[in-house]
Amino acid sequence: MGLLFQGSAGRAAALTFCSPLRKPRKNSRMAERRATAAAEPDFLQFNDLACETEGGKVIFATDEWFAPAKNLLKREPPQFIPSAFTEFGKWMDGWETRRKRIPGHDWCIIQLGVPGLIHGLDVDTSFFTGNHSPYVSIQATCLDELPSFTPGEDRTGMAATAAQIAAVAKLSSEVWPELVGVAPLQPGYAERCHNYFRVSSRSRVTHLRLNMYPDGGIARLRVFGVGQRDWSSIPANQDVDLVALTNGGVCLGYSDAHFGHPRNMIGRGRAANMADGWETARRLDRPKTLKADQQGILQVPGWEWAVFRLGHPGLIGSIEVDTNHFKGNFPDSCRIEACLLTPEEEARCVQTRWNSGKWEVLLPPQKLRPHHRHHYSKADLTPTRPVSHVRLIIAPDGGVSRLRLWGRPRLVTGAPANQSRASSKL
Ligand SMILES: NC(=O)NC(NC(N)=O)C(=O)[O-]
Repeated sequence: MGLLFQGSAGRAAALTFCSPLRKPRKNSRMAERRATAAAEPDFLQFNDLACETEGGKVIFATDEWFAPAKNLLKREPPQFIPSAFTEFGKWMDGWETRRKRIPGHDWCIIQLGVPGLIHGLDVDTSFFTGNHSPYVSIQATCLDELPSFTPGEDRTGMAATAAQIAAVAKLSSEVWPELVGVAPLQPGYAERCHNYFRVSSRSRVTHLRLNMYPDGGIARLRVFGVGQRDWSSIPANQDVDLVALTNGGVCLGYSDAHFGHPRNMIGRGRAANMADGWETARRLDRPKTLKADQQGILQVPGWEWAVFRLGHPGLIGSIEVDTNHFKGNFPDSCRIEACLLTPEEEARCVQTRWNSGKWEVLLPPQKLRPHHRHHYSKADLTPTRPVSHVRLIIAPDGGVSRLRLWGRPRLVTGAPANQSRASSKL
């Protein structure tokens, strides 16, 4: 499938997410999955900047009678439990307000876990049928900080007071620029629950205001984009994880993501479980009987790969490859390649499905262990110049939960898009 990516040259290039490195498999399940994926917008490949596991928070909501707004940012897909009721009504896995009997509409303010450029949104109404919010709009702004808000006294825990709403609205959230104008929402029946909105915020966003008109329920809000960090605050001699999602790292292509997307590998902290990592399907081209070389590395014809753009070009000094939770399905071996690309070169690589590029070995092939944090120091790495992109290659297939690339940011001419200093205006 293709993904539109806005390079710093201001040109849109189609990013591809299928393998250039192997023949297509005759696998009908995969074909089916690709057909479904083809109907999905390409921006779904970016990071979810509002996810609670990346630090996203709801800092204010006008009403949370039936279900709290923080559910909007849960990582896991929404659930429905027919028999679950609370003292306030039907238990719902999302944000659900009361049927409004006073003037106005409901809204909440979300602080992104990772400030950045937003490329698309999914307002997911899963299971809200008969009580979904009929219309939505989304505003965005870039603010250093918003004061924290305490829940309303009258809330019985669940609603802000009129005075609180007025106080928060006075912070000008009413006039924040609109990212999505008032738009109708589909109710949350299986195939129709995703309400996608393509946007192109050209500047950094820190906060969103989600408005529902006049009231109702929304299961999840996914905010797809690329983090933008202010690199001027990082001392030149400090090692940082250059590929971390929070530092602006982004996955730009991969060969297979049957059980888990490679972007999971650059998430915060250690993986919660196997679903919070990159996991491919078992390759069908593996020999019937496996043989290993002298280092114990299996000799297999095929491999899987994932390409990342770093949040900032830099010199990589140490690497962590974590197979946490992958016990019976860790890859036999991995290697890492790297290169320095201008945005124009990146766009070309994308067009050729990463079949081109000036890849150089950064980490030679390494035998991997199950459920283990592998650390590679400078002595294990091939010395390179500053790099902007890396390719993790696993053989023959399997799962990796985290990839950390520790290094020092370096300024290079013709640098990729997300190394620019954070802009404070929308
Ligand atoms: N059965 C319902 O879902 N009723 C109400 N919602 C909840 N959650 O109880 C409603 O109509 O808004």
